[in-house]
Amino acid sequence: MKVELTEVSSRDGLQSETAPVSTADKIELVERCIDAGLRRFEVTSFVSPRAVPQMADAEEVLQGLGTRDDVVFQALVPNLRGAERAARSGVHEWVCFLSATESHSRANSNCSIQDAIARLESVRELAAAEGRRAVAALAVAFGCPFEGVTPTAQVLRIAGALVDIGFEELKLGDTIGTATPSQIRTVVTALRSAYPDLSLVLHLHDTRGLSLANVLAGLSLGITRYESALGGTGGCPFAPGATGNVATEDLVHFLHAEGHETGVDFDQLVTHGRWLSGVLGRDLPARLQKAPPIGATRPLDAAARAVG
Ligand SMILES: CC(C)(COP(=O)([O-])OP(=O)([O-])OC[C@H]1O[C@@H](n2cnc3c(N)ncnc32)[C@H](O)[C@@H]1OP(=O)([O-])[O-])[C@@H](O)C(=O)NCCC(=O)NCCSC(=O)C[C@@](C)(O)CC(=O)[O-]
Repeated sequence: MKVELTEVSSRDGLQSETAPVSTADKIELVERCIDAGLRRFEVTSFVSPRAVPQMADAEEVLQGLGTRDDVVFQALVPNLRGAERAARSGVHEWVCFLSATESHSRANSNCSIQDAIARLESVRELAAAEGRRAVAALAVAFGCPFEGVTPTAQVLRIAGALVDIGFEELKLGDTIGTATPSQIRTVVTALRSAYPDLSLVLHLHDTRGLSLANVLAGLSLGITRYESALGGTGGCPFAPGATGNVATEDLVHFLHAEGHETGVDFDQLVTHGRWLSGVLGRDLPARLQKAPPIGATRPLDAAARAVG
């Protein structure tokens, strides 16, 4: 099966980094991922620089990347102020995010869910007027750091409101990595049955080691679009305890091993993940940055075995 990946390392991957990452490094990160074959990116966020200082250079990053016909660049847009910035930047697609629980909505977007939906309706209208595609993203769609497991009925209610105001695509965020394969099946099946025309994307975090199991559940339901971050970087600054996205290296390795096509060169990805580790000055969670290639390790000889 052909699986489409959206690379989110320059946005979700970096947004919680406290030390500033240079604009040049952000641009190089995206360019390296393009070289490895990735074609869809959440590049940056047009959010308040006071809330997320790491995304303050959104305009400069997009300007440095320039316009490309072969790649889709997305940016997060929470409100009209962000929409005006996005319109000026020319970014291809606007990601209109909101939260599935009231507590996370207040923490992340400083408003109620209902107010967030109203904000996003105006953002979507401006996107349409600008000839840009707007897609929706729902944080804490499976579990919330403040409220526990997110009820499926709540996800359905919000998805319905988003469909009513014209969204055709919804990214489901497992922000704190609590989703399980059975919950993925329940939520996706319920959404499909209520809104058959709504296109679904899974945005998974690996906090509890279940992200690839959740991808497998998604694949079994025919979901072919996933989001990931090089190195397994990432985490929402407004969800205490949030950790990295499913690592692009681990996801691509898994998908190729299962016979799926991604268009991504795995070896290049590993090289670029190690480069990112150097930029951030630490080991990153991606397992496939450390695992040796299968068959490349020489067996221990007798002498080495004797000394243990
Ligand atoms: C949502 C807002 C903007 C509301 O922010 P607010 O404080 O309610 O907005 P406000 O209208 O009261 O404005 C307050 C100040 O922010 C400025 N401001 C206001 N908006 C903008 C903007 N767009 N761009 C630039 N500046 C902006 C505005 O100009 C003003 O500046 P001041 O006059 O005080 O100097 C704010 O709370 C915010 O930026 N929050 C950050 C949310 C965020 O980025 N979260 C992380 C991404 S979501 C995520 O990670 C989850 C996801 C999607 O990945 C899914 C998953 O992982 O599962």
